Amino acid sequence: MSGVLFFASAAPNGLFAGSLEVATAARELASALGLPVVGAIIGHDNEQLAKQLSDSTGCEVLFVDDSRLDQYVGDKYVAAAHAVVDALSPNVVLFPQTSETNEWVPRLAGRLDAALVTACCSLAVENGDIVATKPVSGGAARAEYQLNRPLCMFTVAAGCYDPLPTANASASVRRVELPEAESRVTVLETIPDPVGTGPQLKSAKVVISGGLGVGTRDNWKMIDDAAVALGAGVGGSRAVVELGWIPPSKQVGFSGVKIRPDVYIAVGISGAVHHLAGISGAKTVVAINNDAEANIFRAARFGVVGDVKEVLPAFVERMKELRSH
Ligand SMILES: Cc1cc2nc3c(=O)[nH]c(=O)nc-3n(C[C@H](O)[C@H](O)[C@H](O)COP(=O)(O)OP(=O)(O)OC[C@H]3O[C@@H](n4cnc5c(N)ncnc54)[C@H](O)[C@@H]3O)c2cc1C
Repeated sequence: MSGVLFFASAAPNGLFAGSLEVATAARELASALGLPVVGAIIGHDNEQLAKQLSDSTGCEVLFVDDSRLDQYVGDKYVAAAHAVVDALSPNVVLFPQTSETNEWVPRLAGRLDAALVTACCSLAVENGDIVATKPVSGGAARAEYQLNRPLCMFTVAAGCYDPLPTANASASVRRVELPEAESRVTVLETIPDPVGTGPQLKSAKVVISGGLGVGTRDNWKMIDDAAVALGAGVGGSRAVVELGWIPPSKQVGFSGVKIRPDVYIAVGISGAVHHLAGISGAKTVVAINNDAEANIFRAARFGVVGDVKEVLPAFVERMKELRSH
């Protein structure tokens, strides 16, 4: 095959949301290049997921299903993806950008002598060449890359493409065997993400995020309580992640998660360019900050200048009242 291959990822309850965003990027690229598009997924007990991916995208899907892939280990994912690429011989391969693909995709690219651009926010075709765009210099500038190898790979940052609309046109799924995969890594223990009860940050329609302006770790309860009252996902700035108030998986921004909720409520967040890079796709931004000059107000449609401790509880009460009518 000469074509575009995209890899999907699994999440605890099905497909990782970014999988269908990458499918959109792959479909657009394949159509601009006049090439076919095929999907792939790696894991264990994932034949149903492969079928789901095929039903959603209408693409043929290759899957590697092996008990040795039950727990994530980079070496084994490299071996599995290598087997899929060998089975197809694509000229372009796309992956969702996740903490796992950040680890194993560069190793796969090295092994296959492929050119790779990570964390792309758009892929276009100009005069027959693929041009990948990504933020650089902490999000202050955008760089364009044109690759010069027969095999080109890209990881696609979350939130940059809309998920591919469901095709309802199932194609075939095909199993690829995992070859012998030596690994120097043994998983001793898996520690689940400690903050995981509310809506997931990436898929929540409403997200409330706190920054240093929340004041103390104890005050963070205000954010959690507001999230429960509003049915919102919880996020935060890098500053509060560094203080250990929330886990790194909840960091919103350039080096954290990029999200596209309907409503993003930024509480005590200054609106640094690195933070705003994570919410450029949010439909409506609401900001609470005691500094009227804070940069977050430039990105906000609604803003309240005031102390978090006074404004947030009143805001939540009012939201509850409005919702009860
Ligand atoms: C390469 C790089 C990558 C980065 N990636 C990220 C990223 O992914 N995500 C991210 O968030 N940051 C990132 N940063 C850090 C970023 O530049 C900022 O330092 C960070 O976002 C600031 O966090 P903050 O808004 O919580 O804190 P601050 O900038 O300190 O802002 C706190 C805000 O709270 C307000 N405030 C204070 N007290 C109150 C009160 N009582 N009531 C109401 N408001 C109050 C203040 O007016 C201020 O605006 C990155 C930096 C670099 C260099």
